[in-house]
Amino acid sequence: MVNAKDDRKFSVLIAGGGSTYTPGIVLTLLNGLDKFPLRKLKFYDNDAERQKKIADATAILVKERAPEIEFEATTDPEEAFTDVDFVMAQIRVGKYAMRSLDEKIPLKHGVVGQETTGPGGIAYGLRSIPGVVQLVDYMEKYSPNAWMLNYSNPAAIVAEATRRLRPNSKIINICDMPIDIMDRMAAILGKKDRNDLVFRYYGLNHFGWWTDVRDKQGNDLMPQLKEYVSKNGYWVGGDYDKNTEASWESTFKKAADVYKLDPTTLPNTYLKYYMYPSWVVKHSDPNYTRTDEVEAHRQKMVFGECARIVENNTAKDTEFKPDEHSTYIVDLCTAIAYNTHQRMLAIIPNEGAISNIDPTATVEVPCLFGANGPERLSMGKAATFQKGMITEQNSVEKLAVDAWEQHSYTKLWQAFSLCKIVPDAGVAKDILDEMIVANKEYWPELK
Ligand SMILES: NC(=O)c1ccc[n+]([C@@H]2O[C@H](COP(=O)([O-])OP(=O)(O)OC[C@H]3O[C@@H](n4cnc5c(N)ncnc54)[C@H](O)[C@@H]3O)[C@@H](O)[C@H]2O)c1
Ligand SMILES: O=P(O)(O)OC[C@H]1O[C@H](O[C@H]2[C@H](O)[C@@H](O)[C@@H](O)O[C@@H]2CO)[C@H](O)[C@@H](O)[C@@H]1O
Ligand SMILES: [Mn+2]
Repeated sequence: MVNAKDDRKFSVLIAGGGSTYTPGIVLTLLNGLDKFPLRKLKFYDNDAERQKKIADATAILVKERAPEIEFEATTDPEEAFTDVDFVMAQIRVGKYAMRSLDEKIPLKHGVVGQETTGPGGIAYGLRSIPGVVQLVDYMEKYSPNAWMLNYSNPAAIVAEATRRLRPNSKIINICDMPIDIMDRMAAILGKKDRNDLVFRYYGLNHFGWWTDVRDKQGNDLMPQLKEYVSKNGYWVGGDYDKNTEASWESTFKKAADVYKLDPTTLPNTYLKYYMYPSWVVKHSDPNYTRTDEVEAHRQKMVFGECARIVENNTAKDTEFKPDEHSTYIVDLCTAIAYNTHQRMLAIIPNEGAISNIDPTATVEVPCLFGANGPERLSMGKAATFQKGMITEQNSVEKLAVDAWEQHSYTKLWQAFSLCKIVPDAGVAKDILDEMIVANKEYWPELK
């Protein structure tokens, strides 16, 4: 037990109940009731039909494993957000249909097509801003003391938007990519998991670097990791990677080349899109992108497994299990609930954490997590290479939010053009004009 004398039980809302990641979180919550006890679990989504498929299976899981927990799924914001301690947000505004266009439109123009990177990421950002701000407003209206841990992507743009639009809100934007990589580092080093490592890391979301990794005794583990990563990237192989899909395998392996560009640090895997965009485009199929792969694998598995649970009316033999995504968000809630001051990453306003970067940039750095939320740790100065990269990419993210706020075509064109992976302003304009048509239902009308 985290705190045997404390008899609090928490009420958790998963916003984006229909997400493919929801069953993993449910499993993690149910497995960890001794550390983070629950009294209520609720789902909220604006697609009742999609959410119901996950909710029907969850109702069986909860009934079998912890019938004392009250469970409900709803599309009504008041019902969802009332009497909640933690909101775990993971919505995808526009769903996979729009993600597919974010990937395929840039690729038609020979540019990287990716969920959170380049034009695709910016397009997704402009859809996510109002969706996530609406969740924050519901939380503040119906449960003003609650915390929101937000995974909804693109987290960098969402974090910049919430910093500006809801500066006092209790939303903490987070990402599971460095978490997954740190579990990989632990496996490479023969340690149990990421919690055996003490690290220094800085950058933007999906755009950062480790500068130090040590064990709990303070021994420097960077030399051993660098030696491994220079050859294999973050690919562990064997049993560890037996379920890893082909595109992720390629990404984890490509980290070897990304590392070589700056052997003083260890990189986030997403930097491959910025360092090797031509290679990425060459290895992409414009007619079969990551969305197609997700629909064929993860989405099919998740909804198939939910249907199987419902059909058998039992989840005793379920394939669902905790993963980095689910354990991280539950660990964060636990650290806040019990004021543990555990050192974990978050995407937050810089305010000096990286001393030579704009204080208003939203950066990803380690923080101590307690009852007041994240307390940022100082990571010192960014080196020249990182400072240049961060400054450019952060300007792209700021311009995207400017464009959304001001309904400005020019600002959005600037964001696309400044982006490192777009070759010139002409290509940027061609992609933008196509994206405006595709996102008509979601974006403000640009002037
Ligand atoms: N930050 C991270 O590191 C990280 C990691 C994994 C996933 N994600 C993000 O989590 C989200 C979910 O991913 P997924 O692949 O499971 O997507 P998904 O499409 O399976 O689930 C998203 C759900 O959100 C719902 N939704 C969309 N707009 C909504 C709105 N305005 N209000 C309420 N519900 C809404 C959809 O109906 C859907 O059920 C995405 O934003 C994804 O990018 C982030
Ligand atoms: O292409 P997807 O939908 O599979 O993943 C996109 C997300 O990728 C990252 O999360 C990864 C995680 O890091 C990886 O190791 C594995 O556990 O799967 C996760 C999700 O697939 C990234 O951090 C997210 O922001 C992306 O949404
Ligand atoms: Mn992420």
